[in-house]
Amino acid sequence: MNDLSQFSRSQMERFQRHFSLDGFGIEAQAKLLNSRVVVIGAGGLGAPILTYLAAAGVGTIEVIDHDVVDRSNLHRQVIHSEGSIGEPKTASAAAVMRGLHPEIVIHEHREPITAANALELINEADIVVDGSDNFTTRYVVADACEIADKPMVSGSILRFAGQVSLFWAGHGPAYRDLYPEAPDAGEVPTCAQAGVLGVLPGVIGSIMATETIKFLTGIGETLLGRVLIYDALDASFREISLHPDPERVPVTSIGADVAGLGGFSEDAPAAAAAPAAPVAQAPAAPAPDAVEQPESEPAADQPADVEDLDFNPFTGDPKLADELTPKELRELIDAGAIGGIVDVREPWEHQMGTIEGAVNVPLRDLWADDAGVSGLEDDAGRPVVLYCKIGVRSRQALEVLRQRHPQAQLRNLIGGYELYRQL
Ligand SMILES: Nc1ncnc2c1ncn2[C@@H]1O[C@H](COP(=O)(O)OP(=O)(O)OP(=O)(O)O)[C@@H](O)[C@H]1O
Repeated sequence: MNDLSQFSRSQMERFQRHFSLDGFGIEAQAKLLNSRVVVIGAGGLGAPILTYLAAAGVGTIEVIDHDVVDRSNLHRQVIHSEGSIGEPKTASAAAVMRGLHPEIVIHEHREPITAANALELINEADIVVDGSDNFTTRYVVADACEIADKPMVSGSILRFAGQVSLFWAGHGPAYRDLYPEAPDAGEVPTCAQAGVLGVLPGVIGSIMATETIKFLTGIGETLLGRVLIYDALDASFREISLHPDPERVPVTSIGADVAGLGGFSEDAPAAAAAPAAPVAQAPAAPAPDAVEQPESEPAADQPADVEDLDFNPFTGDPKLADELTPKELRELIDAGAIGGIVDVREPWEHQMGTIEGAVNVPLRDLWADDAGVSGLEDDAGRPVVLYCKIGVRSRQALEVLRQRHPQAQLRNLIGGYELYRQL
């Protein structure tokens, strides 16, 4: 399809660099022009998503957001500006998008997407892009996409890190294959509570826009089946692969209807019920880590047998002499025979659930200073047990501490908290 006739004169000028881009050209540009994208949220992530999709030439954009622009939004929501404070975000964003591509068709929805309207709102979409900031919305959108067989680009950010992926049930993993259940309200801090580096949504939102364009035009390899994680502090990208969970009951077959989307009732508007920010949500079963975990930890394919374990089910490594099973740890705790328990995960992981009595000394802090690690000088020679999510970071912590405190009785919890909580 190399027909330029569908482009106006100004569009031919506007998209010149795409026309001349090898592997993109007129054909991909025409696909964009004939596409309809639903974007949820015109905030931090929505700003680059909407800006770049509009500028790239997506023909129709449906933007959903019930909020108005606040000055505190402006350090990251760069589609808005001082002059749009108090305006609906959809209107402020639409004005910028029209400035970038006057022939774009924009449908503004100045309302939250909820269980009650989600299926209708995404019905016509070629792809849905979720730039919202709360779990309620994420699960509503994810379930609606699964029911309606829509691909969904999802991103999340918190503090200095973010992650992004493409989900598409039936064609690859769905959102619930990564995060089966939403965490309880308050379990994960919001960006408002924990803060977020202003430029971070620019990075993650731009990748979300890129993935959307790739999906719509068919170029390249999308992130379907992969979660890309970016850590701004050490300027690293890493990815984890993700597969559909064969054990998961699809949303479509549990009879989820409009009222049941997201596991929330129809009268609980997503925004009003918003419990927390995105990023690091607690998977209900062993699953790839979310953002902010510094080292790569492979996901377990099968739930482990916690009672009788001579290997780490997540890494396949055999149990070492200085490692404890969750059961052995529990027995030591019950017998009062523990010198200290140290959780070397990130504070947000610690907040989402921890072993009773554990102190939190994140691995990255422990490298510099292990003063917070209690029990290293235990007179009775009781062990200090280290744990993380699945036992990889805590193994590193143990090696570091062993160098510095050769006399300490150090033990690593095999399978980490993921296994312990299955006891
Ligand atoms: N259910 C929903 N439907 C539509 N838009 C939503 C929904 N939930 C959240 N949003 C929007 O997603 C955007 C997320 O933006 P962002 O994460 O930057 O946070 P914010 O709410 O603007 O800022 P802050 O949390 O600092 O007040 C917001 O504009 C918010 O209104």
